[in-house]
Amino acid sequence: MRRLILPGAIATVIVALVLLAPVLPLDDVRGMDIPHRFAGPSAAHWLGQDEFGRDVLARLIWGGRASLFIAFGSALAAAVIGTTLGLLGGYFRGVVELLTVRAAEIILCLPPLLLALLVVTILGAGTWPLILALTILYTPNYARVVYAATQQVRGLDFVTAQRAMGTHPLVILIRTILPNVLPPLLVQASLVVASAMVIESGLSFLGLGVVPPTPSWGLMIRAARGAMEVAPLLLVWPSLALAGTILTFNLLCDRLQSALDPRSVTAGGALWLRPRARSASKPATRPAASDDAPLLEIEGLSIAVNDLELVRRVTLSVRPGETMALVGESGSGKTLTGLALTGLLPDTLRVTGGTALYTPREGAPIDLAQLDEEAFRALRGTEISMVFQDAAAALNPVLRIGDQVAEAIRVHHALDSAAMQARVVELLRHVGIPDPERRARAYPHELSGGQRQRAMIAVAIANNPRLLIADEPTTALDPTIQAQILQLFAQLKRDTPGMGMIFVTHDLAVVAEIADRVTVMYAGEVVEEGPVAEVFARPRHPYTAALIASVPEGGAERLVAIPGAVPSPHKMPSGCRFAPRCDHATQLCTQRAPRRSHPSDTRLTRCFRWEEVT
Ligand SMILES: Nc1ncnc2c1ncn2[C@@H]1O[C@H](COP(=O)(O)OP(=O)(O)OP(=O)(O)O)[C@@H](O)[C@H]1O
Repeated sequence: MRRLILPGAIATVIVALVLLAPVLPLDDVRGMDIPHRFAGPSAAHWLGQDEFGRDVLARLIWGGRASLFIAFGSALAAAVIGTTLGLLGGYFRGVVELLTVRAAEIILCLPPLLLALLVVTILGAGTWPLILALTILYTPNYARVVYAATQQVRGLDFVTAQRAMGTHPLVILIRTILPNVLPPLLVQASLVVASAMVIESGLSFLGLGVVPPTPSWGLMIRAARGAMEVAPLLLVWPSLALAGTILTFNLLCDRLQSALDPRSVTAGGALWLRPRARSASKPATRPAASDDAPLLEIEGLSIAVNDLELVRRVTLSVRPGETMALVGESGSGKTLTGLALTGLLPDTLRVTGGTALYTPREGAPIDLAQLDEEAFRALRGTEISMVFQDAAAALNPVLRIGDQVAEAIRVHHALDSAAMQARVVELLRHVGIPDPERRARAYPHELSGGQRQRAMIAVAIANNPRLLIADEPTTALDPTIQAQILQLFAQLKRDTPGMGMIFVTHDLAVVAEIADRVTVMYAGEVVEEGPVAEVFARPRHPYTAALIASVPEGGAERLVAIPGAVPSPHKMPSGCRFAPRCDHATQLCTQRAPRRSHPSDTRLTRCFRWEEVT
C-alpha cells in the first residue's frame, strides 16, 4: 500500500488543481497583455507569459482540465463498452463473440490517427467529437484484453462452482469474472489514458482538437513551437505537464493493479489456522435409508463426445437421507456422471440416452437428462448442489469468503445486509470454521486447505439442497484434514436427515466411513451396486473384489494390485469391459457383454460368473 502513496499524491494534486481551476486565484486565461508578450517568469506570472501576454500557469492548469477531461472521458467510455463486449464475447463465445469482439476488431485495421482524423473531420473539431473519436479508437483494445482474460477465467472451477449454485450468467460475469479481469483492465486503462492524452495533444496541435482560445496542452505546444527561439520555456511547460501526468497515471495504475489483486498479497493464513488433528469417527447413527420414493433414479444414462461413448447405460438411485458412494478407478466415468446431474458437462459432451428422474421438494419428478440450462439454473443450489475436489480452484481468489457464501445465498434469496451477514456467519460456524466473523473477511489464500474445503461446503449447502454431489472432496487434503472433512459430512447428514448425497471417491476406506450404499463403476459402466456392508463383505463382481483386495490393511503382507489399466474409450473390449484384467474371465466374457444380474433384492452386478466371485 505504501507504494501507492507517491504516485497517488501526485495524481491527487494534478486532479485537484484542474478540478479547482475555477476557484483558484488564477489570471484570466484569455486576458491578453501584448506589451508583455514572451515575458519570462516573474512574481506575478510564475511561469511567464505567452505570445499574447497571457499567464502560462493559468493556461497550463486550464489546459490540463481539457486534456484530462478528454483522456479520462474517452478512456472511461471505451472501458465500459470494451469490457462489456469482451465479457460477453469471452463467456458466451460463438455468434456472440462474432458480434462483439470480432466486430470491434475491425476498427483495429484502421490506423489510429487517421481514424481519429476521420471522425473529427466528419463531426468537426471540439471536445466531444474528440471524446467520441478516442472512444471508438480504444474500445477494441479493452474488448480484446477482457476477452482474453474472460476466456482464461471462464473454464476455472470457481466459475463452474458458481454455475453449480444456479447463478445467472450475467451475475457470474459481473460478480465473478469481472473482479478477476480487473488487473489487466487497469493496466489497459493506464495505457489508454496516456495514449489518449498524446492523441488529444496531437490533434489539438494539428488544429483538429480543442478549439482556441480554450487552452489545451496540445494547443500550447503548437503555439510555443513558433516561438521556440524567443521563449523556449513556453515549450517546456506543457511538454513537462504532459509527460509528467502520463508517467504519474501509468505508475499509479501499475501499483493499483498490484494492490487490488489479493493474489499478490503474501498468504498469511497458515499460522493462525492450524486445526487440531483428530481421528475421524464414524457417525453415531446412520440415518437409515427411508422407504420414500427415490430422490434420484438414474436409468440407462449415457454420455458421449461426438459418437464416442464415455459413460454407458449407468443406473443408480439415491433415497432421501441416503449417501451413495460412486467408486472406481480414474477414468471410470464418476465425475462425468456427477456433472451430468447438474448440467455442468463440458460443451463438447452430451447426454445421449437414458433418464435421471429427480423428485423436487414440490411438483412432479423432473428428468435431469432432458433439462435445458435455464431449468438447471433454477434447480442448482436449492435442490441439487455440488462440492468440488479442489476448493482452492473452486473458490474465487479475488473475493472474500463471506462474500462468496453471501453470493450463493443471494442467488435464491433476498436478505438485507444484516440478515445476510448473520446467515453467512451461521453457515461458516455450522461447517466448523472457527471465529467465523473474522474468517468471513479472509480471502481463500488466507485459509488452510481444510478451511477452504469447509468454506466450499458452506457455499454448497447455503440454500439447503436436497441432493448434494461431492466430487472427491477429500482427495486434495492430507489424511488428518480428510478425517475432519469426513466428520463434517457425517454431521451434515445428521443435521439434514432428508438430504441425499452422492459421494464420488476412489477411496474404499472413505466409502466405509461415509456411505450407506455403493455403486462401483468401471470403464464408464456400473458393474456392481448394493449396501456398503454387504458389498464389502461379499463382492459380486471381480472388479469390486479386486478393488477391495487392493486396499492397504494393517495385517496385510502385500498389496494386491489390479493388473493392467482401465481401457481407453477408443479401445473398449467387445465383451465384458473388465475381462482382459479378470481372473474369472472365460471365452463367453470376451464375446458377450454381461447383462445386469440381481444376486438379491438390494444387489446388482454385471458379471456372468458373479456366483463364483466370493
Ligand atoms: N471433456 C472431455 N472430453 C473427452 N473425454 C473426456 C472429457 N472429460 C472426461 N473424458 C473421458 O471420459 C472418461 C471418464 O472421465 P471421468 O472424469 O468421468 O472419470 P473419473 O472416474 O471421474 O476419473 P477421476 O477419478 O480421474 O476424476 C475418461 O476416459 C476421460 O478421459
